Amino acid sequence: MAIKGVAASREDWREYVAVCSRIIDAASSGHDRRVLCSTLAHRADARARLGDAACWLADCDAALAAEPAHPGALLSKGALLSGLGRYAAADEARELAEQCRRLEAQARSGAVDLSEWVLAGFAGKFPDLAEYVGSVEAVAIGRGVIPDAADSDEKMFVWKDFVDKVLEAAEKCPKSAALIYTLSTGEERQDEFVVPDMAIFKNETEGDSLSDGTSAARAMGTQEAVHVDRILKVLDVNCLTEDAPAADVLGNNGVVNCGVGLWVLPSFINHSCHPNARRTHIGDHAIVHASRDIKAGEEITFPYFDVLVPVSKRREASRAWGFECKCDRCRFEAEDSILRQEILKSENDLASGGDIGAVVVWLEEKTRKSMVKERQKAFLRASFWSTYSALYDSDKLMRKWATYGKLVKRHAMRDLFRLTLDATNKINI
Ligand SMILES: C[S@@+](CC[C@H](N)C(=O)[O-])C[C@H]1O[C@@H](n2cnc3c(N)ncnc32)[C@H](O)[C@@H]1O
Repeated sequence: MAIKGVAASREDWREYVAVCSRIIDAASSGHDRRVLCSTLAHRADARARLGDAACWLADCDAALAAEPAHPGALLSKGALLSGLGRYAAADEARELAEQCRRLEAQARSGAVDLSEWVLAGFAGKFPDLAEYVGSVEAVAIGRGVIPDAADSDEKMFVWKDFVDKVLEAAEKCPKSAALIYTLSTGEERQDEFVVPDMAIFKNETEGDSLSDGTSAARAMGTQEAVHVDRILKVLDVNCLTEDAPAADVLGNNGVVNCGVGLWVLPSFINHSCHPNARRTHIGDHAIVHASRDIKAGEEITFPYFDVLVPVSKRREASRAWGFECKCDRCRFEAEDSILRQEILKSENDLASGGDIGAVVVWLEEKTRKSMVKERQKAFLRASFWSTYSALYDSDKLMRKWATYGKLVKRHAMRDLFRLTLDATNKINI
């Protein structure tokens, strides 16, 4: 829509404004906020060129009313304010535009830079992130975690003589014991789970009365003898190992210093093979951060094990954890009998040394012809991700399967990316 590389006359810009106005009308009645905002920002620029400051400002404000962080509208408004000599307000608009761009790039790449905060010893304000930084709520969906408005203050125990430390902490501190007893031993039935009162995760609740869900656990915590067997089972189910690069980096003399710890609140987070969060360990901190947009009320899940493998391997891994994964991806891949056979055929072809290019092309043809939804195709490609990657990494194979190569790569990359998007996310990649 932009007039590029042409010396546009005032008449051209007027025409441009008229075109924008028609698009704006259509977008307003169609409730297409994205198109509405960007067209308002374009029309604002056109009006700037026509020297119509009042309408320019009106368009910027209308775009910002619909989307307060629209970078185009913020930049345009910054230019207008600067032209009017309102330099401080102009700087504010430009800085906000810059911050929005940075956060959007961060959200897309998933690259979170916490280095300054870490080097400052975790002091001060948590770094500005595109992702949700806030509290969560444990809920009764077989117990899991969703984003919430209440604050929480996490308790944790971390590595080195780990089990002894946890037992010692439980003996010395009834509240620590009570926190540990809120966690699953892996032996409960789903309907036996009690949803803990989030107040138990806050430090200042010492001495407060807790609601029914946690008072029982707390009462157990005030008993003199700790339930060693129970705590060991809790540790077995809930411990997290630090497999982040930091574990390697911080190891001494080349010894990998892989940590293990118990972070009570993250322990309520269930596994999914289509996760929406991941965790990073820095020092004693376990940071759970979103890997795609998470709606309020949507369950937070992270992968307990590698999910870029076929369903049979994932099933082995979840059984090793002591549960049968019931996530939507596993249900899809395990329940359709025809699909199951096709997955098995691909696995067998690979196991018997079949040409990985042929397997990828076969899978692509199957998914192309099948009636499965795009999201489910993404699930399948993710299951054979190492096969797809091996194909792309081999020049020889790429040449051999050149007709399919590019097409397959584009589809697979896009779908893998889509795997990290919400099912209803309309973002076009
Ligand atoms: C660390 S706990 C997670 C929180 C647990 N739901 C709770 O309420 O304490 C791990 C246990 O949660 C259950 N779980 C986690 N993810 C699951 C999934 N995708 N499917 C079925 N059960 C799951 C299993 O019982 C597993 O042993």
